[in-house]
This record gives sequence, structure tokens and C-alpha cells, in this order.
Amino acid sequence: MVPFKIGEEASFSRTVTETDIVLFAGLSGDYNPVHVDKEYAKDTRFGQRIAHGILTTTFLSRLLGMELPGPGAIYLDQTLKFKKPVFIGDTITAKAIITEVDENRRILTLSTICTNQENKVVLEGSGRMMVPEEGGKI
Ligand SMILES: C/C=C/C(=O)SCCNC(=O)CCNC(=O)[C@H](O)C(C)(C)COP(=O)(O)OP(=O)(O)OC[C@H]1O[C@@H](n2cnc3c(N)ncnc32)[C@H](O)[C@@H]1OP(=O)(O)O
Repeated sequence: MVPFKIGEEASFSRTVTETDIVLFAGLSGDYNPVHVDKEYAKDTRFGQRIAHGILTTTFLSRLLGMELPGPGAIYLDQTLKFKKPVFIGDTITAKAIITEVDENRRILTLSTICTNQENKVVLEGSGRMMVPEEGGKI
């Protein structure tokens, strides 16, 4: 038996800082000026620097790996749509809801969504996770 049910959900919120963007640029090697160059970003449609899309995606990784389904589960796939920009100082809420449970293959499908402090969706998609047996490992 998989100890998860359709409709189960988890979420957490985190404010994106300039340090997050600088550290993520260093970690990934992605120094795209839209993320790190204030002068460049001033003249874009956004008017300021925006967070790397994959930085926001890491909030989903934390949610799925640490909370639902949690430690021991492994990512199988994830779709992503970046709907709105994330700016320095935005408080992002990442939320995951189980939409399917495949008992035989021990695979959960989760709707994954990130919203900002204005409750606007900045990222949405769907992910699948394989979960270990209770007390076991994959
Ligand atoms: C290398 C890595 C770089 C990065 O990480 S950059 C950071 C991550 N990306 C972002 O932050 C972008 C966030 N998204 C946005 O800011 C906006 O979103 C856009 C500027 C891309 C578009 O916004 P708007 O100009 O208001 O257009 P619309 O009316 O929302 O959409 C126009 C058409 O474009 C499609 N569309 C918009 N966003 C997406 C998306 N993320 N994925 C797929 N399609 C998208 C819509 O459907 C629609 O199309 P239809 O006119 O045919 O209905």
C-alpha cells in the first residue's frame, strides 16, 4: 500500500533575495544579464532583474523531497510553465497536491504550483514521484 491519498497537499513560503540569485548564478553558471545585471534589466519589459526560472523550481524540489511525498522519494518527471516573473523580495508559496496514485508502480502525480504574495501564479506544472515502501528505500 502507498500511504498517500489523492487530494493530500503541502506548501511552504520563502522570500527570494538578491543573495539567492547571486548564489544560484554561481552554482549554475547562468549569469544571464536578466538575472544579474541591474542596468541591463532596467530596460527589459520587467524593468528589473528576475529570478532564474529554475531557482523557483528548486522550491518544488524542496517541497517534494522534504515534505510531500518526502525523504526517499525520487523525481521521475516535471512539467513547468513560467507564467509570471519572480522579482527580488517576492514571497513565493510553493504548493503540491496529489492528483493520482499508482499503487502498483508506487508513483504519485502531483500538481505543482508557485504563487507570489499577490496570489498570482508564477509557475505551474505537474510532477511524478516514485515513493519507497514504508520503512524501505528505493
Ligand atoms: C535560460 C533561462 C532563463 C530564465 O530562467 S528567465 C526566468 C523565467 N521566466 C520568466 O520569469 C517568464 C515569466 N513569464 C512571463 O513573464 C510572461 O508569461 C511572458 C512575458 C512570457 C508573457 O506574458 P504576456 O506578454 O503578458 O503574454 P500572455 O498574454 O500571458 O501570453 C501570450 C502568449 O504566450 C503564451 N505563454 C505565455 N507564457 C507562457 C508560458 N510560460 N508557457 C507557454 N506559453 C506561454 C500564452 O499562452 C499566450 O499564448 P496565446 O496568445 O496563444 O494564448
